[in-house]
Amino acid sequence: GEKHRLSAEIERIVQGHLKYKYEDVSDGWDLIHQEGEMKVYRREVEENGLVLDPMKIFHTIKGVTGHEICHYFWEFQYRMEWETTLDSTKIIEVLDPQTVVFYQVHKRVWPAAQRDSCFWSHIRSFTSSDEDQPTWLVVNYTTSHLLAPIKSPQVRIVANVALICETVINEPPLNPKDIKRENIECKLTYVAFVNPGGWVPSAALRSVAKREYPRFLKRFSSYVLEQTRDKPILF
Ligand SMILES: CC(C)(C)c1cc(CCc2ccccn2)cc(-c2ccc(S(=O)(=O)CCO)cc2)c1
Repeated sequence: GEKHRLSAEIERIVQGHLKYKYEDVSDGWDLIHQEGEMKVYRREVEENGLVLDPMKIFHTIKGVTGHEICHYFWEFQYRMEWETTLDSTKIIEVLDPQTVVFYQVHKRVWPAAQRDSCFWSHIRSFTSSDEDQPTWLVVNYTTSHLLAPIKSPQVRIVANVALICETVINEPPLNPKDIKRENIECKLTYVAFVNPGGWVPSAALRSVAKREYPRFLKRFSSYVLEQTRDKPILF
C-alpha cells in the first residue's frame, strides 16, 4: 500500500515481533498462569526500579479464525464492547486502510494516577510458503501525536503489543466450502511490553498484570465467539 511517515517503523516493529514470536519460552520465562488452552508467561525485568515485565500468552480458541480475532481486536468500533479497562478510545489519525493512531484513557486503578495511551495500530496478514491459511497480526505501538498532548495529571503509558494468529483447520472436508466452525481453531500468541509510566509499586503492578491479562484475553475471546457464532466464517 501507499507509504507514510510511520511505514519504516511499522515494518521494523512487525518484523521484530515475527522473529521474537518463535523464540521459545523455556529460558528466562516463568509460566505464571494456566487456564484451559491459555498459558501465560512472564519475564521479570526491572529497569531503574520500574517493572517492565514482558508478557507472552499462548491461547487456542476453537470456532474462530485468526482473521476474525484480529478483526475484532483492531477495528475501533468494537473496542469499548470488550475492553473493560478503558474510559475512552478514539481514532486520531488514519494513515492507510491497515494503520490508524488511537488515543485511549484507561480507567484509573487506585491509588495510581490515571493512565492514557497513544499508539499506532497496524493489522496485516501474510502467508508463509508452508502453511495454507494466512497468519494475521495486529501490533499496537506507542507513538507521539500532536492530537494527543501529554497533560498532567494523566501518565502516558509506553506499550508495544502484538497479537499474532494462525488458523488451523482440523479434518478439512474435501470441499473448502463445507468447512464448519467446529473444524477451525485460532492459535494465538499475544506479546505485551507495557511500561505503565510514572511510579507504580512493583508488587502491585505485577499482581495487576497477572490478573488483568488473562482476564482481558478470556473476555476478548468470548466476545469474538459470540460475535461470530452465526456469521459466515471470515478466513
Ligand atoms: C498494568 C498493565 C496490565 C501492565 C497495564 C496497564 C495499563 C495502563 C492502565 C493501568 C492499569 C493498572 C495499573 C496502572 N495502569 C495498560 C495496559 C494495556 C495497554 C494496552 C493493551 S492492548 O492489548 O494494546 C489493547 C488496547 O487497549 C493491553 C493492556 C496494561
